[in-house]
Amino acid sequence: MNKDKYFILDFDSTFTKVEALDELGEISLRDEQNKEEILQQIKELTDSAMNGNSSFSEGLTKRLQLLKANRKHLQELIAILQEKVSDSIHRNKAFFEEFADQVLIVSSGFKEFILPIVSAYGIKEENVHANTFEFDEQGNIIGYDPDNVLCQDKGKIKLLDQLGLSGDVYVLGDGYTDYEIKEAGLANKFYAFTENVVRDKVVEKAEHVAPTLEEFLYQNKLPMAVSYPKNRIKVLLLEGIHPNAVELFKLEGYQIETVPGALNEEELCNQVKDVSILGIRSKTQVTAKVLEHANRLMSIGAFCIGTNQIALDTCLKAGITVFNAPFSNTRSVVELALGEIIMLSRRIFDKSMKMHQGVWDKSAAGSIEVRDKKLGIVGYGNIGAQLSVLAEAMGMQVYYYDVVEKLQLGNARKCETLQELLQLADFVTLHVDGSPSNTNLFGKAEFDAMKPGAVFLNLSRGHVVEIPALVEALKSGKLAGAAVDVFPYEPASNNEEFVNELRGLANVILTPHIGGSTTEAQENIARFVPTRIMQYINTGNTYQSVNFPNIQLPELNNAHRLIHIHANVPGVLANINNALARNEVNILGQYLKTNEQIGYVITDIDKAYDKQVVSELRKIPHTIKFRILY
Ligand SMILES: NC(=O)c1ccc[n+]([C@@H]2O[C@H](COP(=O)([O-])OP(=O)(O)OC[C@H]3O[C@@H](n4cnc5c(N)ncnc54)[C@H](O)[C@@H]3O)[C@@H](O)[C@H]2O)c1
Ligand SMILES: O=C(O)CC[C@@H](O)C(=O)O
Repeated sequence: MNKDKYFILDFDSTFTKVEALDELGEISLRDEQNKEEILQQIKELTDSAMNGNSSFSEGLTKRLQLLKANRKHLQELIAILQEKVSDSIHRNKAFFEEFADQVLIVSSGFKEFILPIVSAYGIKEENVHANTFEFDEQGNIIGYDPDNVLCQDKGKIKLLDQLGLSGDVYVLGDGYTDYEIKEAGLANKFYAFTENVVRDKVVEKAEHVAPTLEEFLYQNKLPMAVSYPKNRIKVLLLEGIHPNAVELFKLEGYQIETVPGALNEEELCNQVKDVSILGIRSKTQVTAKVLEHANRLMSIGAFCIGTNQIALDTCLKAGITVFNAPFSNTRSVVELALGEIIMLSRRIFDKSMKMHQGVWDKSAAGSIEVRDKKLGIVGYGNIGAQLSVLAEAMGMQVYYYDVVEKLQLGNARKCETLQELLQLADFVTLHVDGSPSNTNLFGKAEFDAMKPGAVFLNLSRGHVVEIPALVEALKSGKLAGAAVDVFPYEPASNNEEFVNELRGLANVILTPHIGGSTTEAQENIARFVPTRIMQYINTGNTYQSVNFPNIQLPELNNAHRLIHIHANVPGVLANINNALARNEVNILGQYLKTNEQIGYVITDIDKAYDKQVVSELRKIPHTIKFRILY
């Protein structure tokens, strides 16, 4: 490391999350009646000075007068500040210790509270430049040392001038006075630090913005506590994903962009560039072409159950993990299906429409109870099986058909063939997955095989049913009614018209793919999917991934984790281990899982190793992706 580099940090709202004088006011004005008013005045004075809108020295004098603080308040203030050190500063204590000779605190705050905080991070007393209080005999703070340049306007510039540092100077701070050091030609670079507060005027002027200390360290190739700055991870969330998901990603420190509707292929090709995490629901098609443009994509979150809209195989070959929410909205779909079964058997929608038009049609014609009727469930998975239990509770006889062997719940009876189910069911409801092999699973032959007057429901996927055949079965009177929630083509957003031959048919309930659209389901999904993705990013865990070999990894403990994704061809694991052996790297744990296409190897190693091994591991033939976590 070049000894002639100096790192100048501001204290208030940079080293700590807060402005210390605001905190001091909370303590010293505790018993004042108009405390809130005075604190507001202090805050306004601070903001005005930090934004470069008023004289710093005048503001400081006024703030101290308003504070009415005493020496005895300082201990309490220090205890508060110790808890409020900025998160990224706290994480990177080792940096301050290692570069103790080159880190300077330059602040217009006061040494009395700054020193105890920063010295705990190894920062040297002689490198702390700040004001000092003046006290009266009772210990009241009555002012500050007027000879200290830091209490004056342009004080930081004057101090830097006095210090005459010979070498490169980097300034990190949130305030205008920090920027002014660079403006005055006394620093090589100024980084606007925005982890705690974003001052637009400062950010506009800054050539560099550091949302965390790690961003500053990363840009300057300095050692840091994490393997990659989280603020560099871009998340693109489409289709109105629930705001709780946005919050979770924000808390993690990621950059987030949200789009209310779906994007078409071309739009997504443009938007996916530099995105690390893509969040979608059922409408966005993540095609092979989109993935070609996804230069940094690590993970896709399907904020729903279905993943048929994603080119899963291409994702796998590109080392992109895909996660979904397999259970979070299942209950909502089941409740909607149950409600529709009853509504259809009483022709409620037709009757309600007529009532809205002023027609009173009191009649029992075409209305039946569901009790004792036969419900045929096609696809006895998470949704089908739950529906089975609730439908039985309503007194229905449940039959199901599935392509794989499934546990029969309650008194449900298994059908050996789809034909068998179609011939006996009064209600047929589809809950199969949306794999391409299920395209047109239901067409003319299947509707012909159903009982006359039966009712049909599809809440699975649109392409599973041939709509013209369904229309024909309804128009001919073969079917008494239908409920359809999913369509071969669905509008990309709420602004597009829904065009479909099912429109206008009697006793047909049409819903805009809302089977899983309840508050509960969307909140569950918004927690489930981000949690899986963040675990993958932070630990390499692929548990519950849709396409990757599933590995549940232990927490990373005092080790570095090498994550290697490669094409599943012979010899890659041997090459990895040979590289580690050649470089005398001590392996603490190794986990491997493969599927037909890829191998996923995680190796935990001792923290001390020659970085040469990293470039060797990256170069191993058939490597798809490689990263290190710590
Ligand atoms: N309408 C909505 O808003 C909404 C919400 C959630 C899920 N879904 C869709 O509902 C469907 C079911 O979801 P799930 O969570 O129960 O899925 P799941 O994977 O748990 O169950 C699907 C079941 O269908 C079976 N299956 C597949 N093909 C079949 C076939 N040809 N014949 C018979 N059985 C077959 C599978 O073996 C499996 O048991 C999916 O298509 C999903 O995308 C829709
Ligand atoms: O919310 C969605 O867009 C899709 C809901 C549903 O079809 C699913 O697959 O979970």
